[in-house]
Amino acid sequence: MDRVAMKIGIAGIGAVGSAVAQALDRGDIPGCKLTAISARSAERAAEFNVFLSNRAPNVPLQDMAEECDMVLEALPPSMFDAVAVPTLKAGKILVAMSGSQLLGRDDLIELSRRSGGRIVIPSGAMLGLDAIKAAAVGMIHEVKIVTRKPPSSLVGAPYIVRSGLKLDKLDEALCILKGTVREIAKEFPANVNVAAAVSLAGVGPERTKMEIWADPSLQLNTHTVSVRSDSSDFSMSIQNRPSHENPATGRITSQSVIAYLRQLHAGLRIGT
Ligand SMILES: NC(=O)C1=CN([C@@H]2O[C@H](COP(=O)(O)OP(=O)(O)OC[C@H]3O[C@@H](n4cnc5c(N)ncnc54)[C@H](O)[C@@H]3O)[C@@H](O)[C@H]2O)C=CC1
Ligand SMILES: O=C([O-])CC(=O)C(=O)O
Repeated sequence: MDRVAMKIGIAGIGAVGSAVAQALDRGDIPGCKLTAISARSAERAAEFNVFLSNRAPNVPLQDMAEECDMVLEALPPSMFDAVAVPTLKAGKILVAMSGSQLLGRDDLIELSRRSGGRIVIPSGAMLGLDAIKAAAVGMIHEVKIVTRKPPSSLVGAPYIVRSGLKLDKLDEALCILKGTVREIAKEFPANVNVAAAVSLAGVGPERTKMEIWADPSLQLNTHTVSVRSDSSDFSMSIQNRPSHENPATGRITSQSVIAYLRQLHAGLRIGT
């Protein structure tokens, strides 16, 4: 039986948004269609539309929910609320890439509960969220994430700017900050999306330990997570190849969103 295609809006046409929009436009995601984009300017939208076979209208962030069933937030973290709040108020589905912006935001979870909307955080650049969620059904004793990045991926983070650390002068790996995900999120908002997802899947941002390292010997953003629980102990590591558009964002991030969207209408669903 033919289903009515789910209308998808893409807020932010950067590394993640452009790859997902192009996959939708190519028809690579059955059951979903690209209905709107929101770019930072009309010029950027026009430039991007040249690469699409069906032109996508450029809609202001606050109006996306009117046009769409689901909105992918793929914006700089500071713009998160501009699309998250109207989408959830309208009772639509928000797919949030800037997961760091959901820490401490019970108000948004409450808003989606009241409106019938939903917030989805895809796996993005992280692995193993399924195992962490399963472990959390029992008793998790400890979760720790160690993020190591080439110094260039950390430049511009609030902590680096304030402390005046000269990352380009590093000749060996340096642990920049150690604490909980909650503490580190404020200082590295664009580098803790994966840690935010790990914490929300498991024991929360106050109980999830984190270290963030700048390592000049690395080319790839690396995250290592270890979990001890009453059902299983596990550790896992991922090394993300940078995307062309934004070296701070791993290529796998947009692929994870495409995989999530493909699952929506699939007859077989793998993983929790
Ligand atoms: N959850 C995860 O695993 C991961 C999450 N991220 C996060 O996902 C988000 C998107 O990442 P990228 O695509 O790499 O970022 P990006 O910087 O490549 O793209 C963001 C886009 O939003 C546009 N933009 C800025 N202001 C806008 C406005 N007012 N209206 C419409 N568009 C606007 C920018 O021009 C840019 O094209 C970031 O917050 C990033 O930290 C990144 C990697 C992994
Ligand atoms: O590894 C990546 O691609 C991105 C990352 O650290 C994050 O957003 O938390």
